Amino acid sequence: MPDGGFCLFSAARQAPGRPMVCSGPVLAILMLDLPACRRQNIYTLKGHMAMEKIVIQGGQPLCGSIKASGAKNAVLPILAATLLTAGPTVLLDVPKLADVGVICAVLQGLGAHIEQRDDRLHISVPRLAGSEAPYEYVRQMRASFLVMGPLLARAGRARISLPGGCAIGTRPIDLHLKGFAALGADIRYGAGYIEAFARRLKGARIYLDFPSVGATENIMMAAVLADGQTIIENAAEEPEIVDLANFLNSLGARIKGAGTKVIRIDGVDSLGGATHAVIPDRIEAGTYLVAAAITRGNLLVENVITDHLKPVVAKLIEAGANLSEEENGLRVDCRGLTLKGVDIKTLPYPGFPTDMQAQFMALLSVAEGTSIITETVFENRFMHVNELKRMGAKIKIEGRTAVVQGVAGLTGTAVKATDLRAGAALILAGLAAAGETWVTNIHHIDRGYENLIEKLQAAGARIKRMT
Ligand SMILES: CC(=O)N[C@H]1[C@@H](OP(=O)(O)OP(=O)(O)OC[C@H]2O[C@@H](n3ccc(=O)[nH]c3=O)[C@H](O)[C@@H]2O)O[C@H](CO)[C@@H](O)[C@@H]1O
Ligand SMILES: C=C(OP(=O)(O)O)C(=O)O
Repeated sequence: MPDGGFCLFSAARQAPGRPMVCSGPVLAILMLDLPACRRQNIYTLKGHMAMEKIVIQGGQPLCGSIKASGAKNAVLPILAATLLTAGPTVLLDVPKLADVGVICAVLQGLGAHIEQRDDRLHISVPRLAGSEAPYEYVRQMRASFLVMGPLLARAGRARISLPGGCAIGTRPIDLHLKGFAALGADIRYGAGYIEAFARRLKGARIYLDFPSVGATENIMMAAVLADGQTIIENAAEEPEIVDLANFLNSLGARIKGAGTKVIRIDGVDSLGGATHAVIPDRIEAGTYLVAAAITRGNLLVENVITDHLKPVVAKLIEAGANLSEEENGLRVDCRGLTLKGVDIKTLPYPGFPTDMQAQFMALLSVAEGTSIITETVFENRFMHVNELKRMGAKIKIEGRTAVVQGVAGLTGTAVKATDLRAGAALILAGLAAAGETWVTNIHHIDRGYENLIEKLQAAGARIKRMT
């Protein structure tokens, strides 16, 4: 297996119903008793052994450079969209992440042929072999639900496990379903699954009560093969929506307005193949910018689209960090600086991203003065607060607001990642803390940060993964 721990295995190497055995610190995704078609190929990743943890000796300023990978939140819907066509499609800059492994397993169960070559995926789906995304996958990753739009559009039917809530909120899917119903799908619920049927979807005008990223993507994917025009109003404007629309248009779809509040989609009869490079991960890049700030380092974060990071950059500058744009990326230089508290309110793009809230809270915990952080996107995204408090942070929660009173420094201890960005925040806190920090439940972190340990080590951090 390559060192990155990202590979396809054939069913021949796995006894039915048992985890696959691999060399190195790897635990295979359990295949349970899924039908053989779903067992053919799976990804395995580092970081899933029950007792694995990340250990950090804090206090080392980050320096040098770190390159951001392709965006998780762009590649997941794009991978779901490959179901819309026989292909072939080639995706470049695909990050080696647990979530990518999960969606690939879902696609393979549905008939996709996927070949991985370094950070490229070659995908073709000559014919769909099913129309179901089972609970075993959806419970591991909510974004599996994004196959619903493509399946409805191409197969006329979809059976998807209900995703349920997660650590950051209840996360209903009503807006996705409202969109499918408006396009003419007949939707039924039963036994933990949603089923939808449509002979051919019909274009419609759909107003989203909230600019949901997932609903915008799912409806857009369903509408590309619908009969006539679909208009999505109050659509999400995130860069990942634009990347998905660009990918779909390169397959032959006719989408206009992605990245604005109104998206117009003229349905076509079929789509072809294309090669597409995934945009850089703005949240991963933002996490490293904050890592440099919290350690008072001097770091160049490469492979960024500066425009996508505007709210993050603005808040870092407001806190007193030095940021400059260079040919290869964004430099943050905080050597010898005292940073001050700032107020933050998470909002849909182009507002401050909820996926950066926890990391900023870690930074503001050690900034001078008081910061008010208001989380408006998810109702329960403060699970990191108690863990940060265990490291010495002074934070009070009042409803959807956290009041952070900056302290002179944090102290390392054992802490637990409760979700992906909570885990990232604890890593950042550990990089700045005095002494040793142990972060457990690191499978959450592996969902969204490619080669986190290696990247941070190369920038001077004393960090390692241990069992
Ligand atoms: C894989 C992916 O891209 N994940 C991102 C995506 O998640 P996701 O697409 O799930 O986020 P949404 O934008 O849909 O959710 C935003 C809010 O809308 C609510 N809602 C959503 C759908 C719905 O049908 N009904 C409803 O009420 C959610 O509960 C939440 O409170 O956008 C979020 C908001 O930027 C990010 O934090 C996630 O990292
Ligand atoms: C919340 C996130 O992802 P997901 O929507 O896949 O849970 C995230 O990336 O921070």
